[in-house]
Amino acid sequence: MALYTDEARENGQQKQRPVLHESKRVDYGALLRLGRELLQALGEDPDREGLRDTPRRWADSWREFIEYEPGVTDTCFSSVSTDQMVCVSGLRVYSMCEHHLMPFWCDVAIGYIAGDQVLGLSKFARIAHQFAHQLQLQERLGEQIADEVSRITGTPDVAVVLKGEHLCMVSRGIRTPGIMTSSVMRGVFRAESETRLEFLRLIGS
Ligand SMILES: Nc1nc2c(ncn2[C@@H]2O[C@H](COP(=O)(O)OP(=O)(O)OP(=O)(O)O)[C@@H](O)[C@H]2O)c(=O)[nH]1
Ligand SMILES: [Zn+2]
Repeated sequence: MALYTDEARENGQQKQRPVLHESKRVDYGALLRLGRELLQALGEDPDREGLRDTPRRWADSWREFIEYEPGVTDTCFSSVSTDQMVCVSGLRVYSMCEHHLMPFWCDVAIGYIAGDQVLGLSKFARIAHQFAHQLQLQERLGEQIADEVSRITGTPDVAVVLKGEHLCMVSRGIRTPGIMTSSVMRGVFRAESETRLEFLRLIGS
């Protein structure tokens, strides 16, 4: 994925939309068949009124989830002043637990120390959605967001905190509501407790 900077824009370069990777495509025909089989396995008649379109809706919702396109995630601008801590918080994303294939939501907070390039504000949410739209673990989601922000901005100083609620714990199994908090602290956020505390204060954690 090419870095799109304001310098590139001045030079008249076009934004390149990331191409959907082959592994992100679902087998839609197989999903339709499975949707029908799932209804049968549940003891239902897939041809009864009310269920007739359900395999199609189910296949559509998996396709929408897996084939999510984040759009351009790497627009950067020359920074007016370096060394600022930038935090973006309250980004609500929906993902799917890879153990139970049940949804979980996360409120994501991202911080980084800006170098000579700052990342466009909306790109943090695009990056968070990009990695949420796959079968996931909350801890891996945080690591992947941190990796991507670090790669695009070129800074090792990145922090990501996620607060999530997992339906697999709330609606089945132990059936207990609870919030899981996970955090990734890299660079100065790991090395300096003052910087870490400033970040946690700024995101209201
Ligand atoms: N650490 C972590 N655990 C998760 C996440 N999503 C689901 N889990 C847990 O994955 C575990 C799977 O445990 P198993 O014992 O294999 O499955 P199970 O019998 O369905 O377990 P219960 O959910 O306890 O009924 C459960 O404890 C889930 O709560 C996640 O994002 N991170
Ligand atoms: Zn689960």
